Amino acid sequence: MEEKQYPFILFDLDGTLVDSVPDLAYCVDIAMQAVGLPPRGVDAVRCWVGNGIEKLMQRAVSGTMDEQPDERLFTPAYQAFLAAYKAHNAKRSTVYEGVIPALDWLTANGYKLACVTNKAEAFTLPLLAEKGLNHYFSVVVSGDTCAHKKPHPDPLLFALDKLGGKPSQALMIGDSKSDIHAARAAGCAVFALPYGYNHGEDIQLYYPDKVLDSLAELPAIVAPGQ
Ligand SMILES: O=C(O)COP(=O)(O)O
Ligand SMILES: [Mg+2]
Repeated sequence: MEEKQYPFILFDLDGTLVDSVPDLAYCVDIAMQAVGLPPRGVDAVRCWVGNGIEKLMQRAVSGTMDEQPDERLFTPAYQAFLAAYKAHNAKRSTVYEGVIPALDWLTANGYKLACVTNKAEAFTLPLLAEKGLNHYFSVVVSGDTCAHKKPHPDPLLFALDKLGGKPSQALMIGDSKSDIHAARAAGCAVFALPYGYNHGEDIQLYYPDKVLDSLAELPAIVAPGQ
């Protein structure tokens, strides 16, 4: 039997496996209301998500991508968000089409899978469990597992170390430039999905090795002999 090119596959979570913006936006708007700011809505949150929950809330409170928020508003807004997201972590979020068949096929064919997300662990683990995705992953690396988040390579290298694989044997699959930069810095191949959250930019601009329309395409691409 031919060898697998990528026996180790690392999956991003938000915007790759799960469309989580409906819950995130709902909770951002609860937090905005708590501190007397206007609701931000789904479209703004879609642009802001991807660098962890603290960064999302800095963006929501400042109403901008990069400006620092007013600290007096940020702290209570962040607390309100944490409480809301604990209760509304998965209800409105959905698993993208093609995800389950791809994960079923990969696990049935002996691939070792990790989830590497910038979402904090307190929200990652319940979301994976709620969506029936947790059993696919031997390792889950969240935004607060390592000292650095993606685009730093450490979370990917940490996941590979736990899986027992090398970067040259690994494929990262994500939706944002952070996933692509982290994979390049770690020395892994990287495929991207165009349907997720890349701060409003086309993911092609960051030159992933491949762009897939859906994870349903993955088995045919990674199967040995392809
Ligand atoms: O920024 C987040 O909270 C999560 O983002 P990720 O799962 O796409 O890494
Ligand atoms: Mg993502």
